[in-house]
Amino acid sequence: MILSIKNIHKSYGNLNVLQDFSLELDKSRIHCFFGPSGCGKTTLMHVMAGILKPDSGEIIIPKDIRFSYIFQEERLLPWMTVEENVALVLQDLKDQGSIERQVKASLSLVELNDFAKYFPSELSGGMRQRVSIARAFAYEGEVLAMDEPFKGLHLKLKQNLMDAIYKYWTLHKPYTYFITHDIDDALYIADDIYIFDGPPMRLVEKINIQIPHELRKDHPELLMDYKIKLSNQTTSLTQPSN
Ligand SMILES: Nc1ncnc2c1ncn2[C@@H]1O[C@H](COP(=O)(O)OP(=O)(O)OP(=O)(O)O)[C@@H](O)[C@H]1O
Repeated sequence: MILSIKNIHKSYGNLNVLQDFSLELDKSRIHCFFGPSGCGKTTLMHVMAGILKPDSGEIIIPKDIRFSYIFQEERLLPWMTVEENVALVLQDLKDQGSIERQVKASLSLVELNDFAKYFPSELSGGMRQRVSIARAFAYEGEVLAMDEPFKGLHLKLKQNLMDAIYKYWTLHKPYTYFITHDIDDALYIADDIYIFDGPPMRLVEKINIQIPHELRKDHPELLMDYKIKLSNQTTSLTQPSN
């Protein structure tokens, strides 16, 4: 099965961000959206998730599909504890015992079980972001959509989180796609990297990473050719043309 958008148009006033834009994503791979700031990645993600209505075009997704969406900012409720923030997305879905188990399992994936009773204001920015990732895990959407989920996190923590996301993906196999500006993040976890330019957004290249995830952490040299390719593409996009 695939998630598909076809011939989508989306403008903000005179700015055409998506112009006759089409894309198909399957479940068997982790997809990464890469491209210069302002090219339209978030707009694309919002349109795909139904958060933003396109001006025209078709969104073809399986019926009643649920999105676990991680936004650029954490969007936690300050008056609720960590566990309450995570449990919030489960209220309509499960009984109390299952909710508690699910919250615990999700917090454990992001290594925050010890902070379940803390309030957001008592946590660092990185910890708050991990809570928002745990919340997305707990919801168990059939789609895991992430807009720069690792922004501002230091390397070790990012790797732990990407490992957690990969583990979650192998367990649940949701459609998974994320936006990043960081080449190393893309190469660490993605199977397909879409390099975009714009606006209007266009696909410059799709890079298919052939190295198994299990080898990437300990053998970054295997990713070197991809890294050079991605760096060259990025430089050519961000350099002003003469
Ligand atoms: N609500 C809005 N109203 C007007 N213009 C907007 C709105 N949202 C986005 N834009 C503009 O549309 C373009 C695409 O924005 P978008 O956020 O989709 O890009 P992006 O690739 O995700 O950027 P970044 O990497 O910086 O987050 C940008 O020029 C942005 O300023």
